[in-house]
Formats: sequence, structure tokens, C-alpha cells
Amino acid sequence: MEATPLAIPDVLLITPRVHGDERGFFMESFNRRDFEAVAGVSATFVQDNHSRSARGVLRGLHYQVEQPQGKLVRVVAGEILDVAVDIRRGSATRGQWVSARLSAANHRQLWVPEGFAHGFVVLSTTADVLYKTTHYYAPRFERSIRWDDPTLAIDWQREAWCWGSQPILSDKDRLASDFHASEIP
Ligand SMILES: Cc1cn([C@H]2C[C@H](O)[C@@H](COP(=O)(O)OP(=O)(O)O[C@H]3O[C@@H](C)C(=O)[C@@H](O)[C@H]3O)O2)c(=O)[nH]c1=O
Repeated sequence: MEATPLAIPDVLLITPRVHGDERGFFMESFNRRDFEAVAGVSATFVQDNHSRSARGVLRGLHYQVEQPQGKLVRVVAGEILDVAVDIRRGSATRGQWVSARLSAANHRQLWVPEGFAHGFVVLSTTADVLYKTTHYYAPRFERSIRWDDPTLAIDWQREAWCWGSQPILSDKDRLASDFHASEIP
């Protein structure tokens, strides 16, 4: 595997080694020893999540104020634009974001550390997104920042998924707070 730091260097783009042959392919989607040695991340994952969404569905931006979740995100069907926003108090890159296209075809993964808000939009007809988390889901601690916060000004690459329409959001995400009004850990 390779681990490439993005513009916020604690966020890593992980490229696993894919062994292709006439049967298809094989890859280690997670190897704790390599993740520590190559990515330099010592994380204990406690929960695996799987969501399926249609094109134009946007989930996020989510974080937990207590029990923050580091997330290792990958896609097993379709393609997403995955986004991580630095919300760490005192961080030099607080309020900045990075993104990466993750797909079943490119096998890439995004490591989103604790202290980041996370979200994604679906670029393909549907996408199945799998992610491991370092803390359990705790709805009482969960918070949302609005996806289109003008301060964050995230480029959601709308040309790839929307024909002038708005993203498909949950009620919770439709009511999400501005970044500046958010309760940052
Ligand atoms: C996130 C989550 C949700 N749920 C339940 C709550 C609810 O009834 C249903 C759907 O939940 P949500 O609408 O919050 O799902 P979703 O909008 O997909 O939330 C996820 O978004 C991405 C971007 C993340 O980063 C995740 O951490 C998580 O916040 O699933 C769990 O049981 N466990 C979980 O870990």
C-alpha cells in the first residue's frame, strides 16, 4: 500500500496493492501492521459502516463532539467525492478542506483523522461506501455542518453529478449549522 498526504497532511490517500489475474483481483483492504508502518497511523477500529446512495446524494458534513471518529473510507461500487474538513481547535489548517475521488475502480481509500468533519457526494448512478471508525456512533454527540457553508466554500464538483439541481440531503443535513456556529471540539 501507499499513503500519500493531501494538502492537509494528516489526511491520507491510501492506495492498496491490487493483485489482478484472470479471475479478477485480490487486495488487502486493511492491514493494521502496514497501516501503522506505511501510513504512520495507530488506530483501533471499533465499527464498520456501509451505506448505499444514489447520484447526487450528499451526506455530511458530520463529526462527533465527544468520542471523535477517525474514518477509513472506501468505495466498493460506484464513485464518490469524499471531503474532510479540519475542525481541530488551534490547527493551522482549521476551516480548510481536502477532497479525493474514491471509486470501486481506483480502490483508493481516504484516512480522515479524528478532529475532522466528513462528507461525500455520489458521482455515479449509485455508490456503496464502506468505512471503519475509531469510536462508536454516539447520536447525542453527533453534529452537522452545512455542506454549502460559504466560509468553507467546498468545491463539490457539481459538474460531475448535478444538472442544475440541488443535492439530495437528509432532514438533519438540511438543518445543519454554519461552520462558525458549530460546536467545535
Ligand atoms: C452513522 C450511523 C447511523 N445510524 C443510523 C441512524 C439513522 O437511523 C440511520 C441513518 O443515519 P444518518 O442519516 O446519520 O447516516 P449518514 O448521513 O450516512 O451519516 C454518516 O455520514 C457520513 C458522511 C459519516 O461520516 C458518518 O460518520 C455518518 O455521520 O442510521 C446507525 O445506527 N449507526 C451509525 O453509525
